[in-house]
Amino acid sequence: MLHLQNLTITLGQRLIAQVDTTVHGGEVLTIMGPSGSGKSTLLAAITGTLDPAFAQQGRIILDGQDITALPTEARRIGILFQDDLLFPHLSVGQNLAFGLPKGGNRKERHKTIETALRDVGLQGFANRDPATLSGGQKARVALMRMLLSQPKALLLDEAFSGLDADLREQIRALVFTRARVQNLPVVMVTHDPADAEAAAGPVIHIG
Ligand SMILES: Nc1ncnc2c1ncn2[C@@H]1O[C@H](COP(=O)(O)OP(=O)(O)OP(=O)(O)O)[C@@H](O)[C@H]1O
Repeated sequence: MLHLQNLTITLGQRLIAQVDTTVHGGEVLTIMGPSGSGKSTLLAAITGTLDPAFAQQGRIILDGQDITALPTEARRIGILFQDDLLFPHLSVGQNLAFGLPKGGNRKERHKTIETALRDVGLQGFANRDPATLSGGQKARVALMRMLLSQPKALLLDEAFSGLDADLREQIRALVFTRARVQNLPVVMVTHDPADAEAAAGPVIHIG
């Protein structure tokens, strides 16, 4: 469960964003608002990557832990962006290995990667060069790389915008299903009302 407790972001005297809400595991909170209204800034506050030009108040509680002051890497929050880039000089399998927590036995890591690929219909893709993948295949690898890092919450920043309509629907359904199965709270920033409709959760309009 992700609790945004009166989370308020300001820039000088200007109020950029303010939310006070709880997102339950498997639930998708949609954030909509015009360009420049502070949606990405709000996500940055949640991941701990807020530009120091902004000031932040309020608390972020994830699974009962106050993570407001924790550094990004300790927050256990996964984020997917539009056109999430895979490392071009690494194979698909090496890209996925990047998501895995460090350490562990090599064989186990290999098996985890194979399972992740199979889960999204990409069995046998481990040695492929990312440049040879379609947009939908890249999106699935980026999603699995993020999930392998075992996040406790998932943020989506226009994550489906670069995909055409059919693919968008497919990847969106995959992300929401994985979030439900893993009981992850999701915060989704989007301009597309169809994303909000598919999320079937609460919607906050900012700006
Ligand atoms: N580093 C910064 N320093 C000062 N102002 C900034 C900085 N980053 C963003 N802003 C301003 O903060 C406001 C919110 O920007 P933000 O990127 O969060 O909007 P957004 O809702 O995500 O927009 P879009 O839908 O276009 O992505 C904007 O007015 C922007 O110009």
